[in-house]
Amino acid sequence: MRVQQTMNLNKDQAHNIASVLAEALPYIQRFAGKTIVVKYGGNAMTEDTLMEGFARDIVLMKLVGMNPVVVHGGGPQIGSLLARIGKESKFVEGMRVTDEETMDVVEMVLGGLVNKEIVNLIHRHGGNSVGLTGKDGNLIMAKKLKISKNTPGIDAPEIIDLGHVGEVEKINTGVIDMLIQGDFIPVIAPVGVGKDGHSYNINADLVAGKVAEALKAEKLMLLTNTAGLLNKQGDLLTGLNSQSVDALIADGTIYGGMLPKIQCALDAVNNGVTSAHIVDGRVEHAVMLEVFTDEGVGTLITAE
Ligand SMILES: Nc1ncnc2c1ncn2[C@@H]1O[C@H](COP(=O)(O)OP(=O)(O)O)[C@@H](O)[C@H]1O
Ligand SMILES: CC(=O)N[C@@H](CCC(=O)OP(=O)(O)O)C(=O)O
Repeated sequence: MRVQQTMNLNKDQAHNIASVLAEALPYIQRFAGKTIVVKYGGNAMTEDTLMEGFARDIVLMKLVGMNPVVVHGGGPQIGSLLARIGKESKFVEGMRVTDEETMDVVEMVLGGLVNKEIVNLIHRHGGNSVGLTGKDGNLIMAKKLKISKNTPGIDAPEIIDLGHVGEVEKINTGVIDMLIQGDFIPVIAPVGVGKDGHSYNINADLVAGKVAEALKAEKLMLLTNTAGLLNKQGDLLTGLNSQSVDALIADGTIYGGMLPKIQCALDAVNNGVTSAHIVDGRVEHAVMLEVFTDEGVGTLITAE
């Protein structure tokens, strides 16, 4: 026998906690058994508390019956290792120019350090996770990315050679399906493999979008380091589709790393994913707030 401690909450606090929990119920019911692809950007991995919160949110989603699939980035982490070996990072419209030496660093940092750190965190919070790069099970088949002046948002005179930068040719979902069936949370590093076995560095947003399409996911969530898509005055925009995005690219509101992000979100919703969300990864428990609450956070993108 033990004495029950009384809860040290006043009536209002108790009511607030109860209503937040009750608000989650319809979302748990709606998304049960559904796949939710979460892209975890390197800029949202900067603080330990944020990373812990992220891992807890993913574990909670799995526990209540959703199928979270994590695709991660690691741009800043690649940049700091490159700096340590005296190599400068160079980007063209949000894509890292990747020579052979840089490709080795990309593969080591993404597939080794960052991937295993996320897998480990999920385990520490009670989940079961397996980390993969696109080479495992030929998960991400890739080919060399060619960008030219005809690419939306690119103001280049000729075709630009980004080296070992790839684009997704095909996602082989077999290995992901197997992991989901085995109740594991897949954690995917955006390194693709060509038909000839060569490695390709692929922007993590683009991989997340293609993974979401291939899995016919319910939601694609892109965690980053801004409140969402902002206009030139810094206001948060939401409820976007192809037309509104085209105008924002043309007038320079969307540039740099936001270009691949918004492009892949649009592709995903135009190819069967119900909704895409650009979410502020600097907010603690951003994933949980987006999935389980009425307000959500960030920018919502849907098909027209
Ligand atoms: N319209 C916009 N709204 C918000 N951020 C934008 C916009 N256009 C460009 N950006 C830039 O895109 C960045 C996010 O992309 P990126 O740095 O690649 O993030 P991540 O590493 O999370 O993928 C923002 O930090 C901001 O500098
Ligand atoms: C081609 C290309 O740019 N690849 C990215 C892959 C990592 C990534 O996308 O990381 P974030 O999501 O943290 O930006 C890079 O080398 O930085």
